[in-house]
Amino acid sequence: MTLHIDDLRVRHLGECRYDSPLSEMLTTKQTSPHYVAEGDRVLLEDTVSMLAGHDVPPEQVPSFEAAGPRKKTYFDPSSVTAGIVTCGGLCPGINNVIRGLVQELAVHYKVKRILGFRNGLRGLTSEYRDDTVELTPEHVRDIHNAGGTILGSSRGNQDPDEMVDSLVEHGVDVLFVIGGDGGMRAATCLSTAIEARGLDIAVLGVPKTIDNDLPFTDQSFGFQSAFASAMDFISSASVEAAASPNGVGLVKLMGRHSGFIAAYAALAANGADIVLIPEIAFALDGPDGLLAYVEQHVRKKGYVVIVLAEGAGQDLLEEPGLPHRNGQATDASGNLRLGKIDDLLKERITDHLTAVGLAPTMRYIDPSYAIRSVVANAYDSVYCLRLAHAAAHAAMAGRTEVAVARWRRRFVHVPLSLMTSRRNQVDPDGDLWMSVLETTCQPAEFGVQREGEKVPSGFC
Ligand SMILES: Nc1ncnc2c1ncn2[C@@H]1O[C@H](COP(=O)(O)OP(=O)(O)O)[C@@H](O)[C@H]1O
Ligand SMILES: O=P(O)(O)OC[C@H]1O[C@](O)(COP(=O)(O)O)[C@@H](O)[C@@H]1O
Ligand SMILES: [Mg+2]
Repeated sequence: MTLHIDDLRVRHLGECRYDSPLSEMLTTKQTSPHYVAEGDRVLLEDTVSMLAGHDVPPEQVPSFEAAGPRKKTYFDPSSVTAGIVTCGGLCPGINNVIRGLVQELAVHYKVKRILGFRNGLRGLTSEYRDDTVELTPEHVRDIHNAGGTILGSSRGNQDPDEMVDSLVEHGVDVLFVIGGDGGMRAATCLSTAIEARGLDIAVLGVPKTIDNDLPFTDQSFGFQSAFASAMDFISSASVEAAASPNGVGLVKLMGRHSGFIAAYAALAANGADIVLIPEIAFALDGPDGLLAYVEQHVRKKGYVVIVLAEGAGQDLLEEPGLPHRNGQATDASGNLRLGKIDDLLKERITDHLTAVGLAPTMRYIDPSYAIRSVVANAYDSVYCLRLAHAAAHAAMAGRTEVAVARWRRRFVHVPLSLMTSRRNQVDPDGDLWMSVLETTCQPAEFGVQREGEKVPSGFC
């Protein structure tokens, strides 16, 4: 999809007329390698050849509005009521974002009131809208020391108009939605309903997901803490497998449609022999299939370590009658429920190795929620705080229907329409997957040929 600069334009509620309390800090600021001045823009693409592909003047090359404080604000801060809601699956750092928002809004902008809606978007429905919590700097002082979200979260669909009624009832001027792809879609629906009613409410997204599947952000917050935690489970599986006769260490990690956690955790642990992700299909049988490769590994090395993203190999479960199949059921938010690829692999690997006289010792680990409930690490803590600052500035400047993100190390405003326009996935032709192949030495694919290509039989 080719993007035009207009696709990257951000909606403004109106002219900024109030002096920002941060304006003094900005008087001498200019764009430098370490700062993007107000009005300057951050390029979408970053190679010479990609830039050369645009036959337009520099100001028309696709670029994002830079995030950061403005000299003037749209809202009069002293009259602002802000709302915060956290939705979807947990992710390390959510509390850090809440804390950063509250501190920035209360301490610098001195906003009138900050309300937390509880238990996700459900907290904005008529039934629960009065169950809010008043957020103050004192209240959030220590919340970054805990994982999860102090506001609670949920999945499930809500009526946008009913949610807008809640915002109106509480007099909310700016709403911060900390959520994943679902949350960003919900924020878009809310913003559309707000606009349809001619209301003056800004909706800001702070993209949250351990899957790192949201586009136009270098990495989502909490992802690094989550894969660091996953790394420890891979190391445990390696130790167990290496110490067992014909050991098979199998670690299943979260990652519905994107294999970033599996790829990064495997690179970090640097002990995996095979990484399986949703983006790359694999065959089990045949001379180039996964089972033959596992056998080869166990014969040569005595054990094998496999990192499996939960969304990998879903096509293998499509055969009717397979017990591991989960049908096409969805969760309350409409996310597809995945089939149990881990069960299929355990069974087929055990059967295969047993049949060739290498009866395995299966060491299976499913860390599941353990990797996403951890406290944010130091890097994510800084990242969350800076995203929160950027979101607060964007809101006060009257930006709406927009998410804050870090793009090529600069903080930018990304229209929600773009945030929900595609899914970020591991590119089989990109350098991340190349690093995985270099590290594991696994073949580029297991028995599944791309059109016109010969599948290489192994890397090392
Ligand atoms: N397509 C959609 N349109 C409107 N709201 C949505 C949509 N998908 C999800 N939501 C809402 O967003 C919330 C969070 O979505 P979910 O998929 O559970 O988590 P995440 O935001 O982490 O992806 C849910 O409460 C759901 O109601
Ligand atoms: O919390 P649930 O409903 O069990 O969902 C688990 C899923 O949530 C995730 O952690 C991602 O969730 P989000 O889309 O909410 O960020 C996936 O990795 C995992 O498949
Ligand atoms: Mg999601």
